[in-house]
Amino acid sequence: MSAQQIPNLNTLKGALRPGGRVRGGRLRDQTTSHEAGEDGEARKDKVVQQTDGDASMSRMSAVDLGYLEDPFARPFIQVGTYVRSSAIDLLIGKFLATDANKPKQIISLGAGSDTRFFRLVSQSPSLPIVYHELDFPINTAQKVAAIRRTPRLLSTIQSSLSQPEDLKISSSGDSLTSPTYNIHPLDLRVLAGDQSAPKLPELPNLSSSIPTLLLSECCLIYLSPTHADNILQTLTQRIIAPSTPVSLILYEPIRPHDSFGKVMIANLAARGIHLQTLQKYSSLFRQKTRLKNAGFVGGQGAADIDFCWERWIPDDEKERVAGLEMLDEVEEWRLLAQHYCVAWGWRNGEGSQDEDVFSRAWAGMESQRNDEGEDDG
Ligand SMILES: C[S@@+](CC[C@H](N)C(=O)[O-])C[C@H]1O[C@@H](n2cnc3c(N)ncnc32)[C@H](O)[C@@H]1O
Repeated sequence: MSAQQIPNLNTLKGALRPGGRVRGGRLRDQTTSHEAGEDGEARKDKVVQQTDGDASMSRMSAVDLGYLEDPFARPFIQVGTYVRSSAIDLLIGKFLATDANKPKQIISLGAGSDTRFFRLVSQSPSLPIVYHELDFPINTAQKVAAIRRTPRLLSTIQSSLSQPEDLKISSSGDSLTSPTYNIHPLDLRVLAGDQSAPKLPELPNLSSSIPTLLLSECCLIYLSPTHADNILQTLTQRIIAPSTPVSLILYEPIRPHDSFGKVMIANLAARGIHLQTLQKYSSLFRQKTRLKNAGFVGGQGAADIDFCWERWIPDDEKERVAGLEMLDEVEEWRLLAQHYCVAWGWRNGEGSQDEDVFSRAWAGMESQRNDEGEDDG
């Protein structure tokens, strides 16, 4: 790979470089003395909630530099990175394009201020999609407020509705519902409770029977492995009917055991950020096994971001990105990119009309070989 083909991921580098600048001073600034009285759990939650600010800062810089076409990211303070967004967009695009006229559902866990719904709908307003975002109430309230004060965001949601008045915002301001786009204020750990408990939280407009894609972009990694696994079980067995085709796309760090991974963890720990599932799901192989064990038995794939750049991004797109800015330290970028992965898996629906929608959508997606020494099976 030539240096000219590398996108600028500088926004992430500082956080990962040994002895490098610790990004997100904002986090510290905001953790002021009034929080001194908060208990340890609340403090830890606050750090996790504020990771959304980091994600959106990365997204904004990718947009500002011209890598991503996402005018909707502007009203939020956040950013994602070019390759990660493109890789996930590719998987989602293939899902939406398969049986394109049939309804589909996306549930984004820990969506924060992500703007993917707005991008999708602005590209095709009549997309038959129901989109749900789940996050802590403190984050959903910020997002709903941003939508309220931004005509462009409001009108994009309305363009997806047959009746504009179907868009409703709760009096508490932390929830937004409509037949197409929904923001639900929810601590996901509520879904990790006793699997036989009769009561589940109310999630308006969520269908249990249409093909559903679950998305966790750096979200489940902040939960304990038991919580993360139980949440998936509740979603795929109780909230979505067991006969409905369901998939999961994960984007999260991997490979914590090499020297770069150790620095990455140490620097995040210095900011109070603990990636709780990283040890358990530390490799491409472990991520695929995780997906299989969680019931996504139709198929699984995984690739690190370096691989996605090399193999998934078309050459003309690489050239376009390379024209925007060069990365000064190619090897550092590659190392960084090798420590983030996209993993995907699905189950087919038994007897459902759309039974094999994910198998068809993702048949051609190139998965990466497992790390050396891992089981290739
Ligand atoms: C790093 S941000 C990622 C945001 C977004 N997915 C993106 O990629 O831009 C992690 C998000 O997960 C959310 N999150 C973490 N734990 C959560 C929980 N227990 N319940 C709800 N949301 C949670 C955080 O509040 C935050 O918005």
